[in-house]
Amino acid sequence: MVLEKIQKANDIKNLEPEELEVLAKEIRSFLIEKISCTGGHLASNLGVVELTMALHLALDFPEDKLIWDVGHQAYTHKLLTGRKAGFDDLRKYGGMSGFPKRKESDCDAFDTGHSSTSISAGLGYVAARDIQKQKYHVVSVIGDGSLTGGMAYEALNNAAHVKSNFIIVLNDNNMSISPNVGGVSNYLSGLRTATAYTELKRGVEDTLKKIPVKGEKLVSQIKKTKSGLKQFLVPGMFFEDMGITYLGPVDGHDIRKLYKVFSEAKRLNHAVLVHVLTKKGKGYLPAEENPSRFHGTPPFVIETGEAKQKSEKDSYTDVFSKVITDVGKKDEKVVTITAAMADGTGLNRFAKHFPDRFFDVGIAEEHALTFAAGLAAGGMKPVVALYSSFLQRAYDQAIHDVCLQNLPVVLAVDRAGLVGSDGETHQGLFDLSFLTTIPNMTIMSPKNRWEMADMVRYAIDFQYPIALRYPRGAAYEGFKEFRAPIEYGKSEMLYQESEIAIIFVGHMAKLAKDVREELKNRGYSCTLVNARFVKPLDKEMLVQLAANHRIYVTIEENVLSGGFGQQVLDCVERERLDVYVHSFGIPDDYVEHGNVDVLRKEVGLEKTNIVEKIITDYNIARNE
Ligand SMILES: Cc1ncc(C[n+]2csc(CCOP(=O)(O)OP(=O)(O)O)c2C)c(N)n1
Ligand SMILES: CC(=O)[C@@H](O)[C@H](O)COP(=O)(O)O
Ligand SMILES: [Mg+2]
Repeated sequence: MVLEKIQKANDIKNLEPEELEVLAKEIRSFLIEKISCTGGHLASNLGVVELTMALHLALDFPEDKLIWDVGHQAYTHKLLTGRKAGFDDLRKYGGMSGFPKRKESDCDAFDTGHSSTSISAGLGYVAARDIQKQKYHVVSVIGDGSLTGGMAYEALNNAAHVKSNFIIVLNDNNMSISPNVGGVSNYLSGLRTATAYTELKRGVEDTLKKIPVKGEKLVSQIKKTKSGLKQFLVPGMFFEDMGITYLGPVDGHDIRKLYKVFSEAKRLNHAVLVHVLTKKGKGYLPAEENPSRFHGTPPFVIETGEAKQKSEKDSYTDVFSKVITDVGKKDEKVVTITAAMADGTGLNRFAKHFPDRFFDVGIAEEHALTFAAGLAAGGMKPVVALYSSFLQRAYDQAIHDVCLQNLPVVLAVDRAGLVGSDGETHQGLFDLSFLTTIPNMTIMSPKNRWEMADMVRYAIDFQYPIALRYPRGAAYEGFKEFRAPIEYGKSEMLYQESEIAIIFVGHMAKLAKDVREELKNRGYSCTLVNARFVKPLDKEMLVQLAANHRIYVTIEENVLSGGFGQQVLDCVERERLDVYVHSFGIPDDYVEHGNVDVLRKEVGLEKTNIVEKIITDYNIARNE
């Protein structure tokens, strides 16, 4: 096994040329076998095996800095830097991350997870290198999907002024999670068909330079012209005109060609973009045929590609998908927007029924919100479905374009709460805090699948900005008997008793129910309230309960800082209520990857911990 010879970074350089093809095959087999057991990002990683190997042949680690955009495609990089053993615990709690992590290896130059950051980070390294007069190469690898993210253009704009070597590798597989969209994708399609750079440009230049006397001058004139001829000579004008040398397109599965073009790129003293063509899912037929299905995959049967476990229950996303499509049938004003996550957010169903009222704007969350605000201003009812952690980058648009104008935009905030395997960058733990700060914003969270459906319908009929936050995974099916009509700003009383009042947010319903049952078993009286609205807070309920309760317990899957519990505490203080508040949520830290139940236990969102703390607090409160 050639792969056995790769024990640490740079070992690949000791292989014989004929061993490289064997290594590529072995890496693919290894990734398919391991990810079939653990789950993970398979298709993207299968597509960059040769690209990663060529980068490792051309660069020296850890001296050279290699930054992976999103970072979901860095498994081969991890394999080639001595982390083969980590794949048995890939994305498991305490195991290897599915993304680059500086704390994991000095060959991981920058932590990534959210799209379109790699060129900015690379530029930062370039500036640091040059100021400190250090000598190392900086390479940012960005996918065609990530190149639809606006931040990438902010960085490209900046890269144009660089007067030292900086290599941007565009990994173009013509796929985001779904097929790539928009003008960038169209432009790249044109480039993909351009004759490969190394043959075309040099061939034409050499020919022209043979023209006696005028040849050299002619070539330099052509390079200065804007004419189509330059396009013929130098594809990639979009980049070239910005001052970034374009090299490509290059076959992203030909290690020799890749190594050659990277070696050429390393010699330039400015920014250079190497356009690499790859196939997402290469080497595993089910992934080649359906790269979207194998972008992020649960454990699967290798022979068939079938998922090993299928969830019987609907997820909150499934409920959203069905209800928004049903609403779309009845209300032609309803339009939906995704930022390259049609499948993940469940908008794919709406898209099939109403293609003219569905918009995939690419990985462009900031644009998605302001685009929605424009749609609302124009008389439509836009629903923007974004993952909580990706919504973070559209905070200003939520304020400046949606809420300041009080426009009827619905934010379907999916993956709100712990998501598990994707770790720190993807946990949706801040949305309650940052959305609560925004005047004119309303925030709801459903306790179960039926309230999810009711809240989607309520949000559509709401005439102002409103956010509905819900988690990844199966929708809770408890509390079916409680289905009071939704009343603006009002919580839902489930069990009214005295002394202790548990007030939970959204999918913490199950945990709150278990805590209450344990308290009841131990002889405590305990009220249970479904908050329903995080903003506005149901002040009336809080004031009323203070008459015969000593302690309020809040439970939310959001950071405590600025969360629901803090709002309740503020209200108790402001209204001078004689009540002790104990808030349970996410502490002031980031939560790593792992199984969600394990993570909840780690952060204290589990029954025993909460019960014990409540009893302690209650006894203190009673004796005061
Ligand atoms: C800000 C942000 N939005 C959305 C995502 C979800 N996401 C992860 S990978 C991906 C597609 C990336 O496509 P591309 O860059 O072409 O990489 P490929 O998977 O094709 O290699 C998306 C949308 C994300 N990670 N970050
Ligand atoms: C890498 C990335 O950002 C996405 O692929 C993300 O992992 C999708 O998450 P879900 O699996 O929750 O849809
Ligand atoms: Mg792609």
